[in-house]
Amino acid sequence: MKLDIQNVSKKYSGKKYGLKDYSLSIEKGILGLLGPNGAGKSTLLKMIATISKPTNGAIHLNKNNIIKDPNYMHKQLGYLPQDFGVYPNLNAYEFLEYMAALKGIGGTQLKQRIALLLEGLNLTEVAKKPIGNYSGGMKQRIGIAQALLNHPKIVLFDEPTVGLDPEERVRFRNLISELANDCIVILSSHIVSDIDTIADEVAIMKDGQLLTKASQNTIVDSIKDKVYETTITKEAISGFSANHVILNTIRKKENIIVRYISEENPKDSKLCQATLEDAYLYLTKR
Ligand SMILES: Nc1ncnc2c1ncn2[C@@H]1O[C@H](COP(=O)(O)OP(=O)(O)OP(=O)(O)O)[C@@H](O)[C@H]1O
Repeated sequence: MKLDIQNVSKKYSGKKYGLKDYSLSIEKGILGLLGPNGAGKSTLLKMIATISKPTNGAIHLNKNNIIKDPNYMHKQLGYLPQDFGVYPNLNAYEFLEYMAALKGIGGTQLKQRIALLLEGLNLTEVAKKPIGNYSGGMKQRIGIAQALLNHPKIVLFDEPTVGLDPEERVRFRNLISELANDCIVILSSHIVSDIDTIADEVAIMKDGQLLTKASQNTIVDSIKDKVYETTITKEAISGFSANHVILNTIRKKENIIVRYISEENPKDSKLCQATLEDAYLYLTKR
């Protein structure tokens, strides 16, 4: 499995770009797509899913041009869009049967597949109840299930953990780890902790551009001598933030503990163990 995105741009009306000259190559495994709101994550996933066409550039899956041949992608694709909608009067089982029909999936294995997905996503007990009565997290899990109906080889999840509680997040992570053995899985999020425990590689983007794509260790290593912590007075914070990239602040009674980036070894500060969150904030804030 290989997905190649070459110099892809998406220009919206006026001069607005959703993506600008974006290139990325992905082989099997889990890629975490991290970026602040408006970075272009959904724009990229929609083009990979062939729902939207690039203004420029090419996208190939296993050397097949999926802009010219979207069916090649459809056959292997599972996709959970950000704004996934459900039919409130159907129950989970009926909805998944309906989605399977739309995808052209049928046969004797379908019932078993639906039962397995409902079980894996902890929906078996509510499978006969109308989806309209489900919580946000339950609807999201139905969305995840429909994306996996056809045993996809490439799975795109746009902000999949929105609405999931901590226990559901763990279930989701386990499901994805099993799935990713021989697939490409792309998970988008603007929350580092949503992807840092499962992603083999991380792509960080901002303003429609790719800032970096590498393993988590490589990304963290790139700032390992730059993360410091110091304590300053409340009055000093605005002057301090004008001169430094601040990663985090903890307010105490009199003072503020500041975690920040420094290229040099500053006085009165302690070097800290860098994290993926630090690297993400550094790259997207500077
Ligand atoms: N249909 C559209 N018309 C015009 N501009 C758009 C359209 N869709 C997206 N954009 C703009 O393109 C940029 C990228 O948006 P996109 O939704 O891809 O970002 P995102 O990283 O997925 O963020 P979010 O998590 O907030 O959805 C944003 O500035 C957005 O306003």
